[in-house]
Amino acid sequence: MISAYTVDQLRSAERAALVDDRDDAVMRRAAYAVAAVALRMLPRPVPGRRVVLLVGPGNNGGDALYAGAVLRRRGADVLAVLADPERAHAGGLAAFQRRGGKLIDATDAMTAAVSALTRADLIIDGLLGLGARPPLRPTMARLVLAANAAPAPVLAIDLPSGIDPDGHRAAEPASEGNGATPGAEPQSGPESEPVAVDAASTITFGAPSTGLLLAPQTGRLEIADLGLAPDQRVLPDAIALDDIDVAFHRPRLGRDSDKYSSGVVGIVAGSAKYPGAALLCVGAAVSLRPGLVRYAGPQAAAVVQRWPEVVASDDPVDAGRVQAWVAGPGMGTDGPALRRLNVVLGADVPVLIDADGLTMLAHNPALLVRRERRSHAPVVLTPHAGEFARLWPELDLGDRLTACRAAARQSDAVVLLKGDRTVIAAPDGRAAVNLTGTPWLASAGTGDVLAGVIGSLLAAGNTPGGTLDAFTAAVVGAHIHGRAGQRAAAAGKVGAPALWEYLSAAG
Ligand SMILES: NC(=O)C1=CN([C@@H]2O[C@H](COP(=O)(O)OP(=O)(O)OC[C@H]3O[C@@H](n4cnc5c(N)ncnc54)[C@H](OP(=O)(O)O)[C@@H]3O)[C@@H](O)[C@H]2O)[C@@H](O)CC1
Ligand SMILES: [K+]
Repeated sequence: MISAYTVDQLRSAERAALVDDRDDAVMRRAAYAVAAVALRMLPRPVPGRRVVLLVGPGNNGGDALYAGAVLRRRGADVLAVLADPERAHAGGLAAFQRRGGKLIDATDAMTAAVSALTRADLIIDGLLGLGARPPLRPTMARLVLAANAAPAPVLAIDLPSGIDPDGHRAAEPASEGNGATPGAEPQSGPESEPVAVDAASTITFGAPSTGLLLAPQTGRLEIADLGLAPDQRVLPDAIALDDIDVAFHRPRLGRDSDKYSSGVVGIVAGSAKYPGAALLCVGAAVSLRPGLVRYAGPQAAAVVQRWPEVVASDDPVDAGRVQAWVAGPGMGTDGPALRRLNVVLGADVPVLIDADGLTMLAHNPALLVRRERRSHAPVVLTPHAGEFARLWPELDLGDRLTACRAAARQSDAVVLLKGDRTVIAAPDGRAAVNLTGTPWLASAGTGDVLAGVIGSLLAAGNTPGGTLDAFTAAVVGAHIHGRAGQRAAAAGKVGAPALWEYLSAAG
């Protein structure tokens, strides 16, 4: 599990570790870790390869310069582009120059800096670290645009420069840019460039800041343990799971399990208008191999034809016992749909509401209030940004994690806000970021699949031996769904049904 912290939390842990940091010892260790990743990223042979360091005014620039000195020793041709020469880290600069590193002052040689970036084999971003307060000022913004436009991969130190370390504001995705030409004067004014380095990899020290998990610009995340992470008494601001955590949490069928010890999930999805949503959601639930899937809705015949093992009925009232309900995908918002939603919300088991179910909740906020009176079992809400805005119009989606946390608290539900980096928050303040997102999952029907996946996990968590709480089920489900999407993308598959085959193995 990756634990991410606020800048304040990281700074206080670092202060404790740095009391005795003479001769930049910690910074040199950080720089070795940076150089090790850089050496992995550089084409072979290393001697003569062109590395460009982007060097800012703080210790992040110091890390870059010391790393540059190590790379010089391995024979790389290293050029440091200084964004703020007067304030470049003195110790790092001396070490770099002793090894024969070359310097460019970006404030008066921008054209040379841009042309060096264009020819680089690897770019190392040491402009800003934990001290960053975006948006970037013009010189840095111009360098970042040039680095993003260059063919070489970028290795970001501590974080991609331009992102908000605490994750409260998003930088422009590189693909959208802002139409600016690399190296040209940014057009929207000196203090307003919401651009960020688009890193192939980011190496951070001890533990990442929350913004690093939230920013799609982070790329592959590497964590070098320099003894700087907050100790275990400090509650992380957010967490992210990796494949090993997910394998650990994933429910397994016991040898003598009956259906109720593996989890029975009920699905209310699909309608005459959207029959596919029923199949997508049920197919996903089945792929996770719960004890049993029950379907309750107007597509019962089609569902059973495709999955004879599913027990289907027309209405949740007649469905039989379940250990978790999913309601919403493609179910419509008419009278019968509202009645089915009401039945599900009345059940004393965990309930996941998605899609049309969320639309009905937005129109009838009293439904959730009534649920609280009827059951203490958890509710999971899985909106995309549009649905989120309809449910909580007062919350600012520019700060996704804070908004998601507030929504979870207000609604006393686990809220999963879909996106490139899906965020999940629990009413008790726990929060997570999913790192397995892929643009492949932006296609139609993938949300129906996610609902089925999490529904199965909720049911498994509500078995006598179940250990998954609703928050963890949502986090694990998002991870499994993302991995399946990545595998479907890698295999060149098209369409949400392709996810089924990868779900049983993913993550
Ligand atoms: N501490 C440790 O344990 C270790 C720390 N390590 C490293 O140190 C890094 C933290 O270093 P740091 O504190 O010097 O901050 P950092 O981000 O390099 O520079 C801040 C400067 O940037 C400037 N600036 C801010 N926003 C800006 C903007 N939008 N546009 C332009 N400029 C902007 C701001 O300038 P000002 O606003 O003051 O003019 C300020 O002076 C950390 O991330 C890690 O890499 C490692 O060595 C391992 C050990
Ligand atoms: K950086």
